[in-house]
Amino acid sequence: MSEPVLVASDVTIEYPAHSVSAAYTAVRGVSLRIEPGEIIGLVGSSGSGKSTFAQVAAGQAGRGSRESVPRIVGGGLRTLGFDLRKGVRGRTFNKLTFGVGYLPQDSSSDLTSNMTIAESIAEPLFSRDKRYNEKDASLRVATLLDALLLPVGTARKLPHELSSGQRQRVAIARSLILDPVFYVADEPTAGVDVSVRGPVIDVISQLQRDRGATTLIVSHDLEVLRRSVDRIVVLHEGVVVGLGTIDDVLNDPRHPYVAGLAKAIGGRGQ
Ligand SMILES: Nc1ncnc2c1ncn2[C@@H]1O[C@H](COP(=O)(O)OP(=O)(O)OP(=O)(O)O)[C@@H](O)[C@H]1O
Repeated sequence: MSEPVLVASDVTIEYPAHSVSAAYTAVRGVSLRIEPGEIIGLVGSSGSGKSTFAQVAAGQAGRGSRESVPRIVGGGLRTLGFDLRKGVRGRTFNKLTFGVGYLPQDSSSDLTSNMTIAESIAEPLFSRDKRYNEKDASLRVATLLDALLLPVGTARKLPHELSSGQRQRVAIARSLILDPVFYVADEPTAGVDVSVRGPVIDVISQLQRDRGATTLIVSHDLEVLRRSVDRIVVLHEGVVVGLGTIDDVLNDPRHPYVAGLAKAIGGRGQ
């Protein structure tokens, strides 16, 4: 039996106090195991702690420009066998990120303005291996663009020539190009046209499933996850209030927030 990809044991995550604000506990006592090959949806209302958990689980807690970065203050969290409570730096961080792909929220705005879309998507390949074959890179870029329902001509364009929803799909392609063993995507369909949100999630899930890879998709929209995920985790005010298959969670709501979700979905004729 292979090791779980992620094990959270009663983990509590806090933003430390800084000049103007007190410390804030965003995730409280969360326990969760994600097995290899699983596709998990992380859902919950705005401010429930989804992004915080995803960022820390992906080993990215020390990154970014936010004034204060989240840190584990209780329990434990292991991703791909790395103990995240101890903190990951230097070579350990490189080893962890070799396996983990992370799509932060709002990544569509992070594309470099003077790089073509093809260059942006392929960049992680060349950062890892300067001598990566150019032809293979172009082929992989074209395959991903096609899978994400973007015209092949997109490859030659610059970011400002695309809509924000198209840029978001480019950011997804870029974060998938290294074939991550564990992919953590924070609101991957934010800003994406409603008609392709479901298909984009399907593509991510299928690409990962085909390789036996594992995925955690953050979304506040249960509908878009419905067809693709094996299980969902529902967070409310930092606490897990639902865990299981979508049907199991919605058919037996043990928390008013989950009951509300079930009602909203039922009300749309599901
Ligand atoms: N840098 C920070 N410093 C202090 N508190 C923060 C910081 N970032 C987020 N928080 C707080 O932590 C809580 C959880 O935020 P988080 O972004 O994880 O929620 P979320 O469920 O992803 O919300 P959304 O769906 O709106 O992205 C919120 O109450 C938020 O205000």
